Amino acid sequence: MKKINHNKNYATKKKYGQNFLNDSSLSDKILDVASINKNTEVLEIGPGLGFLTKKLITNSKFLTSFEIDDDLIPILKKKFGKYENFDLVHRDFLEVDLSKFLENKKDVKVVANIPYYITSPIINKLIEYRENISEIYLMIQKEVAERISSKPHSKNMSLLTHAVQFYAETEYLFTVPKEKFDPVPRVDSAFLGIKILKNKKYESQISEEKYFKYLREAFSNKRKSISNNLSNLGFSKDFVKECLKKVGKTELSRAEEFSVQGFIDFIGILEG
Ligand SMILES: C[S@@+](CC[C@H](N)C(=O)[O-])C[C@H]1O[C@@H](n2cnc3c(N)ncnc32)[C@H](O)[C@@H]1O
Repeated sequence: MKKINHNKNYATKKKYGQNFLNDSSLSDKILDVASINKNTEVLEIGPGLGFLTKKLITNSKFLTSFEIDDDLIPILKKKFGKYENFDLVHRDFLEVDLSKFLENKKDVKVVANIPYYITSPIINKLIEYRENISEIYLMIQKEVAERISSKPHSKNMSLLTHAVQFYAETEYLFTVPKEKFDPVPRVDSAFLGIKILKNKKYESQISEEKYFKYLREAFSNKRKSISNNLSNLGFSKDFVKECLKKVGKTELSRAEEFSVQGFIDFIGILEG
């Protein structure tokens, strides 16, 4: 246990990524951009001291919150135990079998200020449940939000960008300065929206396995061109250069120039 959060007289734990929001105007803004209403079923990861929890309970149909920290459970139970549309799950979110909570549910939304040390595993896990979850709204580290929501040609385009944009539309919603957290972290944050694509827009065109096999190689060395990187898959550089021209790229094109659709088209040309 490290620093004391003087407002709440609670000793925050760094190991659980505990930086609690302290500006109450933010909770309204978050509920507003996530369009939460009385018909919405919501999941929250890491309620902490309940900064978002009360508003989520009173404005949604049902809230399920997952909290790992033993010390927070009695506090949360005391504050919110009386609400019938609230389920507090005392578990490590990454270990939980989510299907139990999402069975027969559609269009569930996730709204959370998550522990940043497990941002990618949390997003990957939520995307796995895309049949049941339609929208994901997360407070995360600003640079990671920029990366996930970046557009082709940006230096921020990465494997992670594709790992999310293959399944979802992403939107950088707003920046949150580090002073809005207690204790104050080293980095600024941002609120990110992830909307699962309808009708499996890209998954219907190509298998995940094939897409990510090519993508991993394309990004294997960011300083090298695609024609260099794809030689690992047995393609000659000249052949890859020809294919690049066919999709309107140049010989020196790099992986970060591609959108998801552009990369699917490129794989189609490569495979003939
Ligand atoms: C950044 S704090 C956010 C707290 C609160 N939502 C807020 O905005 O003030 C992250 C929360 O996630 C919890 N947490 C950390 N790792 C977790 C895990 N693996 N599963 C569930 N909760 C976790 C922490 O204990 C903490 O309450």
